[in-house]
Amino acid sequence: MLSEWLDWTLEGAPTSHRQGPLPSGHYTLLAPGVLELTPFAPTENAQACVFSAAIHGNETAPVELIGDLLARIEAGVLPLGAPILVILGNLPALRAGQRFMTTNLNRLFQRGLSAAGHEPARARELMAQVDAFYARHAKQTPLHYDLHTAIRDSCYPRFVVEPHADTATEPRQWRWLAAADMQAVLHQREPSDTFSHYSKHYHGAQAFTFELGRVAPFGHNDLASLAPMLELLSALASGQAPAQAAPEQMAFFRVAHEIRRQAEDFHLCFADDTPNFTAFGPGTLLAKDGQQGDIRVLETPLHVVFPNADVEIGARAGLLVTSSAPPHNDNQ
Ligand SMILES: O=C(O)CCC(=O)N[C@@H](CCC(=O)O)C(=O)O
Ligand SMILES: [Zn+2]
Repeated sequence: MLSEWLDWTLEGAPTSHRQGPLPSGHYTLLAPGVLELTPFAPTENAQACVFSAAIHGNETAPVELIGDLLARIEAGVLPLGAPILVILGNLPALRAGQRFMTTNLNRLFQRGLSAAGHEPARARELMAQVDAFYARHAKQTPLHYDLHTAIRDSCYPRFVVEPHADTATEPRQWRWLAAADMQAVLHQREPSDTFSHYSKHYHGAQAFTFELGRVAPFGHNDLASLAPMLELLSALASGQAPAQAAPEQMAFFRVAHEIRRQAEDFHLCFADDTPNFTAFGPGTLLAKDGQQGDIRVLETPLHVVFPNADVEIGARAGLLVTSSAPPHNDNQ
């Protein structure tokens, strides 16, 4: 049944099975693309876990990864020990195999959002689902892993974005991420309206945006490289302590500047296939914008992440980031 849920969701088929049993709990279909898994009994270490994918519809590897996780739980190979909210974000875009239909869903997660249209309506629905899930499981620590893949290659193919919010990231998260074979961490210094920021800002969740390789169609993803990530999701789903590794094996970066597109006449001045985290030296011309003029690297070298000239006017067209020290290691 759970393994079919992904196919039904992709096909848009109505389902009469709104609730059903699992070997170690039960599932509830809360809305299209929103599934809750409830264990018979949460373990002592269980966290209230939100695992989201397809916030961008062409990012299929995370959907396949979640499919593997659900299959393990359904087969009884993995005992469920924590409440899990599984979300497939942008269903029409997932069916169409494109990033979004009208506007980027991952820029809309703000309370009081009043815009009309498919993506704003879905953002409101997903925020309400997350609010209700964390309220139902207030005894458990909130956690949200929002799973993506990147548009281009990367010097670090698997990395996380740590959203900016008052809640501090628990030191153990770095050890879990290192064991899950994440290769880099990018620390945001400004609030954003992404889904992971929403859970961190409004719910104090331990939250990250994961970039798990490069965008590819279903069946063309390198899931072998995501096996350690599947182990992390599995440990959290079973309410057990995840594997740990030294955070120092990851590269740490922080955002220094954002490139914003401010004019129709905007283009990036480096090759389209430039990988994420490529470094550019002082003085390098990065972009030309009809309003802002030339955008150059100033005095210190910067690495470019998520460059994308094809964004709406006013939107982020890239991040300029600098290397930073790993967080202090302690044993929390
Ligand atoms: O590869 C790209 O240019 C975009 C990949 C992607 O969708 N990234 C997320 C990051 C969200 C964040 O900054 O936390 C996004 O742009 O929404
Ligand atoms: Zn994405």
